[in-house]
Amino acid sequence: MSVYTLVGRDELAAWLRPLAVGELIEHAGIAAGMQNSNYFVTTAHGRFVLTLFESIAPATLAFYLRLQAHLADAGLPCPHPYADPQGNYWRMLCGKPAALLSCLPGRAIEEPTAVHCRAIGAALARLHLAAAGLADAPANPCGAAWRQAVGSSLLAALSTDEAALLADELTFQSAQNWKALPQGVIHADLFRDNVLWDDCGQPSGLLDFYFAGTDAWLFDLAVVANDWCPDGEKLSALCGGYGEIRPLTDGERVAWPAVRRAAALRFWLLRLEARHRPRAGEVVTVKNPDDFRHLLEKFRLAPDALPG
Ligand SMILES: Nc1ncnc2c1ncn2[C@@H]1O[C@H](COP(=O)(O)OP(=O)(O)OP(=O)(O)O)[C@@H](O)[C@H]1O
Ligand SMILES: N[C@@H](CCO)C(=O)O
Repeated sequence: MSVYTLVGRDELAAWLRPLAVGELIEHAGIAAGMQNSNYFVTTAHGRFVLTLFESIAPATLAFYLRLQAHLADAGLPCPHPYADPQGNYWRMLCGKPAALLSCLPGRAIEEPTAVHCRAIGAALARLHLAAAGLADAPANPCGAAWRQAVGSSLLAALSTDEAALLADELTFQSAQNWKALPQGVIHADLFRDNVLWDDCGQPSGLLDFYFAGTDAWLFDLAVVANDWCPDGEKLSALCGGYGEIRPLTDGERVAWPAVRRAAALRFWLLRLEARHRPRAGEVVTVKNPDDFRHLLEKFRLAPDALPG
């Protein structure tokens, strides 16, 4: 669980008033997440999610909220932010930018089947196509430049073996060129814990857009593959579901092994950063970086082909 900022009842009640969502009944910190402080908020009108953004620049935040509104309006199961009478999706609360979003139904699934993987592949491709028309999308904040900068800065904190692996991977990745790959807005963090499912086996919530930005669509597919697909059957289902909505190109097939490595590297680095440079908070979740180091080592030894 991560709650970095504690929100008092009176200040929340005052903050909610311009949104006209009814009187506050209760609010409780959410037992998941790493990046932001999240609360379930119950009012006389229903249940909502309050997010306090711990380290996102206001311009970027405005994009993230606009993106979710755009995708929800396009029919994707994304949270919709609530606007105040001036049309603002976020305002300051307890010294942090904060937004109220619709609370989506369903629950996360830790052990997805191939059927779930096919459905999430299709949802990811729909997300890519629906977000393609959005103006002024920023670059992926954790793209190639971020991986090089954060990777280099962590080298001194690692064991000799880990530092050698990281240095070699950074060199390999710096020689890759993704310019010819189809690009657009990507979610960049569509892990199993960021998807809710309904009782019919369909995604009912695509959550946590706070790493989104423009990058190769294939990178997003690799992020999902690395978290959702421990075996070939699930990977085939994921890529099949994706490809039915947006067929993959020959160039993407060639690039896949290196892009999959980049996706493993990205989350190895994120978790190493959380371990070596922890942020102060009321309750903070730190996930194990070794999962992604092992995945990266596996892909370096045995590059896998894109199924289909
Ligand atoms: N709109 C929503 N509807 C229902 N549940 C939600 C919603 N938003 C967040 N949640 C719940 O809160 C949890 C944490 O939210 P989220 O993943 O956005 O937090 P975060 O700190 O940004 O997380 P992460 O570490 O994945 O970046 C989710 O896993 C989900 O259980
Ligand atoms: N999905 C990421 C957390 C990013 O919020 C991880 O599992 O490391």
